[in-house]
Amino acid sequence: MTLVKTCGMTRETDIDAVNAAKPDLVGFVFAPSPRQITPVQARAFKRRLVPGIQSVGVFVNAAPTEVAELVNNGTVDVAQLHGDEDEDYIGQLRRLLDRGEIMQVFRIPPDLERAKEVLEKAKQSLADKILFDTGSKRVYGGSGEMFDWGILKNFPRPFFLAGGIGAENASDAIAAIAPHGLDASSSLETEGRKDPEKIRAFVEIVRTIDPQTNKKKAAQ
Ligand SMILES: O=C(O)c1ccccc1NCC(=O)[C@H](O)[C@H](O)COP(=O)(O)O
Repeated sequence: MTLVKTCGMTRETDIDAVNAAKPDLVGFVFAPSPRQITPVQARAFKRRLVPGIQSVGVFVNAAPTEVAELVNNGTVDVAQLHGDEDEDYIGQLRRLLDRGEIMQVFRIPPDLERAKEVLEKAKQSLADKILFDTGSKRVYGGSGEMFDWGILKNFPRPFFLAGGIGAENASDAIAAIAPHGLDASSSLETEGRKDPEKIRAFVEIVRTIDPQTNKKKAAQ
């Protein structure tokens, strides 16, 4: 089964929408962004989440102590490192954590040779989970821009895929490269705010994919 992550919750009503749609993970952005929230907001959102949905904190080059505090106090279950964090950083963070997991993000540049170098690093990552996103010139993440997923075909470890993913292309992505999980943010918004109907449609479409064939389940 492909896991579903919806990212960039900023309001209590967004939490109500994910509680209804039931993705596997939801993301809280702590990095500078129009979607940035405070630790106090995130704590309240985490309390409002129904059991079974994991919370993911999105960080860009934050101090490891800051990340560890939010994991260790239960605000987030997974620390998503979306900046330039390297293996030393991951080692430091790991030593500070009493619980939780680390997800390292690899941003895929348009240049094929450089993209292959990034994939080599991703294979060696010491993180528990890895995520591939578009290497945008504008922002670290949440760009809504796609990259050419073909490069990930037969990648030798499970990965999450992000970058312009939504209800319209989720089935194609699963059929093409069978990611362990899909992650979406921009496509789930209307006028910069999360849209409950778009969240529902995205989660539903991923759930209709047959895990055996990676194709849409036949109608009953
Ligand atoms: O969402 C942001 O504004 C953001 C800012 C800085 C780092 C990461 C950020 N978002 C992470 C995500 O939402 C997802 O992991 C991913 O980038 C999805 O983006 P999208 O292409 O918008 O679906």
